[in-house]
Amino acid sequence: MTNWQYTHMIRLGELDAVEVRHPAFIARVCLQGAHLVHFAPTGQDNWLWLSEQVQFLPGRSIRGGVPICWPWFGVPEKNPPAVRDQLRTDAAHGFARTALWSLAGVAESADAVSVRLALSAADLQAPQWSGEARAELLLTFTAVSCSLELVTTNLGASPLHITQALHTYLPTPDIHNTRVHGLAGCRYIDTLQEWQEFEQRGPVRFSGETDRIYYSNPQQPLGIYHAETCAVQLEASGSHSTVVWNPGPEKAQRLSDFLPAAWTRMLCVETANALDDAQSLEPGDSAHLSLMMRTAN
Ligand SMILES: O=P(O)(O)OC[C@H]1O[C@H](O)[C@H](O)[C@@H](O)[C@@H]1O
Repeated sequence: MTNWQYTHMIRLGELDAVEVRHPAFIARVCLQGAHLVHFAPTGQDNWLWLSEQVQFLPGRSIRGGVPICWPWFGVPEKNPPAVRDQLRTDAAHGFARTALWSLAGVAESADAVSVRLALSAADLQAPQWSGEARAELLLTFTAVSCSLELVTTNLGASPLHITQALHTYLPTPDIHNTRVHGLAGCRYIDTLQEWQEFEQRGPVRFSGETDRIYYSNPQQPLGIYHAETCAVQLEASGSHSTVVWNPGPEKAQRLSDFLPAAWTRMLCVETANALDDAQSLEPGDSAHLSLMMRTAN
């Protein structure tokens, strides 16, 4: 199984992780949470933001990278009734991000490496959730891109209802000069304004705490701009909702594993199925949620 040229296991703090050291790129994924914490083409910085205060501890969500929010996104009480009815907890963002996933496969070529991680049905006997499902995450790395595909299969005998997100943390030199392009004209729910609905005009800008769920169009890639330069493009599929989040200065003080000033250096743009975009799966059916990240040039 370990006869790979570029891929090997490492320890990050107290967690096991898969490291891919390819001549053209490097990537690191923790088995806990199937959590991608580092991706960079050779010579580049990490495309993902990782907190200066990150801790790699069993049972603790990692602050940064791409947490997998599954099989529900956000707080249960704000989920659609069909999702909420499956939950016996107040905890946000599901249990997949702190569960131990297993390494299900690695495929290497001269140009790309793919890593497949699985959360088995046995691991999913979670007392707080009544669903029966399998989750698989396929990560694919190349010299110019990084993609994640989360596949959920309903293993139960009745319909399964999920919300979910690839909760991507991105770095920025200065949040005040950061823009998210590609959401103009989209409706969004502003969770900081009593969950009322608004329509986005122009690019998304940040001046403090921001926590919104956009009804986005997967045909329209999102561009993360630092001043006039597009740093990275995000292409979604299987998703009609995007969460845009920055904690701002006050919430930053209360967040775990987060320096108070770090809110100026990061943002989250989360490829999601949230609110009305919840997914319902008949027995045996699968849902695919994907994110492709590339640099703009
Ligand atoms: O602190 P966490 O549980 O990781 O959540 C971090 C953030 O995740 C999402 O983006 C939510 O929209 C925010 O309301 C939440 O604060």
